[in-house]
Amino acid sequence: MQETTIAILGAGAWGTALANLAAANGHKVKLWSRHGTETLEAVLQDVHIVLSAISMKGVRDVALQVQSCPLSPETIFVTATKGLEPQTTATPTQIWQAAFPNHPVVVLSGPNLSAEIQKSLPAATVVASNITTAAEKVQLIFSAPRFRVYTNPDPLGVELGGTLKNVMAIAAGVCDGLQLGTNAKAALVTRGLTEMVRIGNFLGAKTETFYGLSGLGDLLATCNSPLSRNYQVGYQMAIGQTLTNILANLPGTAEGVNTCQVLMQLAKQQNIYMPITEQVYRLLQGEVTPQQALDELMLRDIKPEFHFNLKISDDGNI
Ligand SMILES: NC(=O)C1=CN([C@@H]2O[C@H](COP(=O)(O)OP(=O)(O)OC[C@H]3O[C@@H](n4cnc5c(N)ncnc54)[C@H](OP(=O)(O)O)[C@@H]3O)[C@@H](O)[C@H]2O)C=CC1
Ligand SMILES: O=C(CO)COP(=O)(O)O
Repeated sequence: MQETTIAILGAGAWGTALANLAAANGHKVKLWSRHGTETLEAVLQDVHIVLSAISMKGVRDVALQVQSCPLSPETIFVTATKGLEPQTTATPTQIWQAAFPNHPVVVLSGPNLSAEIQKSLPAATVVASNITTAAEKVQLIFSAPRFRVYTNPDPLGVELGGTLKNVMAIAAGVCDGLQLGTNAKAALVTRGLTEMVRIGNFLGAKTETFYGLSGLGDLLATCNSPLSRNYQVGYQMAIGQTLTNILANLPGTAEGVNTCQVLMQLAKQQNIYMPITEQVYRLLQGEVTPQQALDELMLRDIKPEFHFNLKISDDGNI
């Protein structure tokens, strides 16, 4: 295909892996870091694609900086961040789209542990946008013999799958750290998916999207891999480390820590039942021990597996 010039914002683990994938496909890649020597304006000159792999805490700030740089009206934005903004609960796509209302925005999300992709191990991902042609363009740019890229028409669902599973990955790390066994892990991941669908539906995402690569796929990857930073947070808390200590030594960002706070705020405001998220939140806040969080989950009222009520009733049950 024709060479495309791509600016990748954020030279962390994921930005670097994506830069390598695009460069290996013969595209011109300009990787920007706030600590680098090149200005953002210079990096953005004559680019066709702007891909953000900035961690959530920096997205709005970087989007504002990009706004002051000249860009072609054809430029496509791609976001690979998995998080929610605390003040607004906005997703990264919502931030980029509000900053650039006339440009297509594409979400890239899937079971993509960057260390495996850097080793060229096979992986698949999803690109999703309201503008199908933009998603297809990004699909072509990143598709490779060891990186299979699917399109999807539900960008919100794709984005939320990657974001919500980070909280479940913390819980899965706790499960493994406490050596609770395979049955417990299967129950946790399955009920975690139910919880992701519940909040995702409330926010406007489609149920079926959560059963795809960006939902179930990413849930399986991060809940089962010590490479996941979110999993590591849970695992290390379960073996007695403090959160402060874990985060100080973690290589890179564990978005689930902040995402969990945003979700709890939303769950309380909107009365949405999120028992696993609530226990992860209480654990991260130091309100319960890992063992107490487990007991709280196991000792809840018994109930049918499936129900269609999203809200907590007056007596606290659903
Ligand atoms: N690593 C992975 O396997 C995957 C990660 N992701 C997601 O991608 C995002 C980035 O993850 P990852 O690369 O691993 O994280 P890292 O911590 O390795 O990198 C984060 C990047 O964001 C940059 N950044 C943070 N705040 C700002 C700011 N205010 N202004 C400018 N740059 C900023 C950092 O710059 P600096 O170095 O200068 O601080 C760094 O380049 C996360 O949302 C993560 O969930 C998605 C899929 C896979
Ligand atoms: O999102 C990821 C893999 O898809 C990376 O997971 P962590 O952020 O937990 O390392």
